[in-house]
Amino acid sequence: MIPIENNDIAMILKDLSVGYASKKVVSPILEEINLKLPYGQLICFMGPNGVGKSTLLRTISGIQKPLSGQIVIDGREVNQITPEAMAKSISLVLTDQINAGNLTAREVIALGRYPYVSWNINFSKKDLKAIEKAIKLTETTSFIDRKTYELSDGQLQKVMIARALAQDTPIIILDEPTAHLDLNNRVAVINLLKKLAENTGKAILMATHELDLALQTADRLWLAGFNAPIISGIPEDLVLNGAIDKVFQLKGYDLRTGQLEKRSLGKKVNLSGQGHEYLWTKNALERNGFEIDSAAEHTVSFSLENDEITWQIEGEGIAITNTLEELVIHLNKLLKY
Ligand SMILES: Nc1ncnc2c1ncn2[C@@H]1O[C@H](COP(=O)(O)OP(=O)(O)OP(=O)(O)O)[C@@H](O)[C@H]1O
Repeated sequence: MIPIENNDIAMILKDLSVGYASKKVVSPILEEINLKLPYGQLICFMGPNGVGKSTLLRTISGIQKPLSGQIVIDGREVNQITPEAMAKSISLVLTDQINAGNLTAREVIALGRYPYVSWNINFSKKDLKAIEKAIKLTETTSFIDRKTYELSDGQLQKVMIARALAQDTPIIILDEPTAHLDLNNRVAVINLLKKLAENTGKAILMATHELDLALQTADRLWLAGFNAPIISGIPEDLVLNGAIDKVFQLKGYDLRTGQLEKRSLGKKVNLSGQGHEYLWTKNALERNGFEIDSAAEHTVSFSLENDEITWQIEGEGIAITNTLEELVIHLNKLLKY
C-alpha cells in the first residue's frame, strides 16, 4: 500500500485516549487511537450507538480534553494551539438540536467568519466573499433570507454546513450531518461533502450511521467497535476482510450485496432478463420468499414495449402487464402457496 505522505496529513492522533474524568473516576471510552486524517478525503466515522464517536469528535475539535495521548494538527500539538488558531483550523458541525434563535440563514452562515472579524463585526471583502462562496457551494440561495426556525431540517443542515465552509478551515468535522433527513437530502449532503473534499482539498471527517451511503461514497472509513482499537481503511477492504461484520455484527443485512437478507420459503423460480427491470423483479420475488434458481421448473421472463413491461411465466400462457403484484399472485397459485 502506498503510504500517505506526512504533508498530506491534516491531523495525527497518537496513542490517544478519550473519555470522561471526574475527581474520583476516570472513564475511558476509546483508547489506543492511532490514526491519520488526510487532506482531500471524506472519512466516515462509523460504529454502533454509544461506542464513542461523538466523544472522539468533540475531543479532536478541542471542546473536550483528551484523557491521554496526542492530537497533532499541521505539525503542532493541540494544547500548544490558541483557541483563535484552532478556530481557523477546525470547524465543527453539530447538527442535532440546532437552536439559531431569531437569525436568518445568511446570518448563521456569516457567524462562520467569527475567527476573522473584529469585535465590532466588520466584515471585510474577504469575509463577504467567503460567505457568498459557502452559500453558492451549498445551494442555500433560495432560502437564505428566511429565519432559521422557518427552515426544514434538511435546509437547516445545509446552512450549518455552509457556516463551516464560511469558517474556511482546512478541517471540517461533522457529527451525524444526515440525521433526520429524507433519502434525497441524505444523498445530497454526503455528495456535497465528498465534492468539497475533492475540490477544496479539505479533510472532512463525519460520524454517521449511513452504512450504505458511506460504503459507496467515503474515501475511507474509521471503524470503532467496543473494546478494540479504531480501524482505518477503504470501504471495500473493510467489507472483504470482515471488519465491518465484526464491528456491527450485522443481523439480516447482507454486506456482499448491500441488501437485506432474503428469507427463502422454499419456492424456487428461474428468472431471465437483465437491467433494472430484472433487479426489481428479483426484488419482488425474493421479498415474497422466492429463491431465484436456474434449475427451477418455472421460468419468468419479461419484454418491454412502449414503456410497458410484460412478464410471462413461460409455458403457462400467462402474460401480466405492468404489475409485479399480479405476477407474485400467479406464481404463488402455480406453486400452491
Ligand atoms: N458527559 C458525559 N459524561 C459521562 N459519560 C458520557 C458523557 N457523554 C457521553 N457519555 C458516554 O460515553 C459513551 C459514548 O458516547 P458517545 O455519545 O460518544 O457515543 P456515539 O458513538 O457518538 O453514540 P451514538 O451513535 O449513539 O451517537 C456512552 O456510553 C455515553 O453514555
